[in-house]
Amino acid sequence: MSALLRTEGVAKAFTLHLQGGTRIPVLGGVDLVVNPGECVALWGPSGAGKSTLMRCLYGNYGAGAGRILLRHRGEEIDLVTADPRTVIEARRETIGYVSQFLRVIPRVATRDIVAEPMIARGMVKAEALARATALLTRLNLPDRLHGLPPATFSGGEQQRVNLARGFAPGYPVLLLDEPTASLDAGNRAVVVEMIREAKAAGTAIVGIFHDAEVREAVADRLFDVIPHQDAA
Ligand SMILES: Nc1ncnc2c1ncn2[C@@H]1O[C@H](COP(=O)(O)OP(=O)(O)OP(=O)(O)O)[C@@H](O)[C@H]1O
Repeated sequence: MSALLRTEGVAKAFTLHLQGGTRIPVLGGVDLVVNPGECVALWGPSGAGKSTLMRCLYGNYGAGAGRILLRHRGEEIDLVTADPRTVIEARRETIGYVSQFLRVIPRVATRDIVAEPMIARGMVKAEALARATALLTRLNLPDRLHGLPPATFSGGEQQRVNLARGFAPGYPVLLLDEPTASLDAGNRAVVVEMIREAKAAGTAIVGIFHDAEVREAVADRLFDVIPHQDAA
């Protein structure tokens, strides 16, 4: 089976320029492999570097060393060295990221926020809006909110908008950063179901799940994120 996402020797350190250039090594020697249909849960104590690794996997943080290999358009690209245009294209077509908090786009209605990545991938607008509405409804977001911008929504409502936007396009690779952190039990169960369906459809998933019940329900294995002193 060929991996959809894998890393080789990924390392990451932060340099605090405002603190006299203090260097904080976080990750070192990270070798992660994620196959189609598999959900890997990042594991490790608070501060180990789980969120940092997620951000490296999406290309938000540049890795200091190593390779992040994503299967995109039938071949592996290295997100560490890929040019920005290729990274943008990979994010449009291949890899999705559901962060904990919605980055609110002012004045744009919720259903348009959810439909936007599907339209960017070529789906006709009416179909994308219909799918957006169906997903928001499945996630129990009341109809009356679908036409409003989510700036004033509660934390749990915003998280569900984020989840709908991330799951809607059906990316082959999905990164989930605490996808149920702000949700009640009913909505957690919906998200567990959505993750299972995505896996059954062949999606490779990497997640941070602090909720043990959710983690046990969806993760095929744990990947230890170990704080590393030799991080680049
Ligand atoms: N932008 C940054 N600049 C400097 N240091 C950072 C930055 N982001 C994270 N760190 C440091 O990197 C380390 C790892 O943080 P990270 O958020 O990745 O941990 P985590 O395993 O996700 O923790 P938690 O489970 O508490 O969310 C921490 O010591 C943190 O202070």
